[in-house]
Amino acid sequence: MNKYIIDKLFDRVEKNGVVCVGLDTSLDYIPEFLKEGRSSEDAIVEFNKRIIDATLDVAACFKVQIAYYEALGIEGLLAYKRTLKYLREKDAIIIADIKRGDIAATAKMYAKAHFTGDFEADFITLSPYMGMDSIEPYIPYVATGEKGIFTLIRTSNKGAEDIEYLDTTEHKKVYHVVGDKLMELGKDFVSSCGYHPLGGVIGCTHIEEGKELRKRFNKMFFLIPGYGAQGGKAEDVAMYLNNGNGGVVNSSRGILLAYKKHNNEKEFDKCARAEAIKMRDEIREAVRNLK
Ligand SMILES: O=C(O)c1cc(=O)[nH]c(=O)n1[C@@H]1O[C@H](COP(=O)(O)O)[C@@H](O)[C@H]1O
Repeated sequence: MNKYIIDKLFDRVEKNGVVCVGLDTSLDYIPEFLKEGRSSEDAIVEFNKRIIDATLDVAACFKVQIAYYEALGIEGLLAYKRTLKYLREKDAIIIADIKRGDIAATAKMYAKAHFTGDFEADFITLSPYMGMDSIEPYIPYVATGEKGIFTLIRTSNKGAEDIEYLDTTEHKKVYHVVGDKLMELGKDFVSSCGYHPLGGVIGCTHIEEGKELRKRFNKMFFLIPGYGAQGGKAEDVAMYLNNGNGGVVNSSRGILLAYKKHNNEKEFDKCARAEAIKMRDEIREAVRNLK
């Protein structure tokens, strides 16, 4: 059986738990003392490095949301590049949250931009709404075994209902159609761990469908956002997992801003670690209670 990057993520979840630390690093999340005497680029990199060091052994992976970096122009993109480089040096698994969704030659360029070079990541997020030919240009990278994707299926936001929830003529919702097509595309890449590297983004904020989705997309690895700041709880998340694996659960603001709850900006990194451990353990407990 082939080995794909998804095995590495699966093993990391077995070892460290399901937490995906979201590096959605906004300048105003960074404590003042860290910004003093540093450029914005250096302050972001320093903040991220300290969060990474504090959570590396309790996180399955890190999701870097490119919008926060792009918003600062070249300086932000340099911070993005340096953050990815640091993660790579630490052998951390990187999900670049870029949500691209163009076709053909353009998609090939996005694939090159985010699977090689300065912005190289292990996984990227994709939007499927231009159709499967907006996903296919990434497949040659997936086939090497080294790269994977997470495609938006049923997202965590309220507006998910506007399009993803529409019924199709087959009496399936749009997100079922997207998920089924990805399962079809993924069947050639099922890896030793039982999942394929064509993952799906499934928010944990519409819990009534948790069990059904887990069963229907049984070989799909989930990226599960919506925990914490958006209201998702451990007992909700547990339903989207298979015995505590088969997915990673993202929390960005919940972890990065944990220090605000404790009024302890000097130890923002320790607070982030404590929050990640609490999240990991609460999800483990919820998985046990589900059995
Ligand atoms: O693709 C995503 O990661 C994503 C999909 C989704 O359905 N909902 C969602 O919140 N996200 C991302 O997950 C992160 C959530 O951040 P927090 O709400 O601060 O934990 C952000 O980077 C969002 O862009």
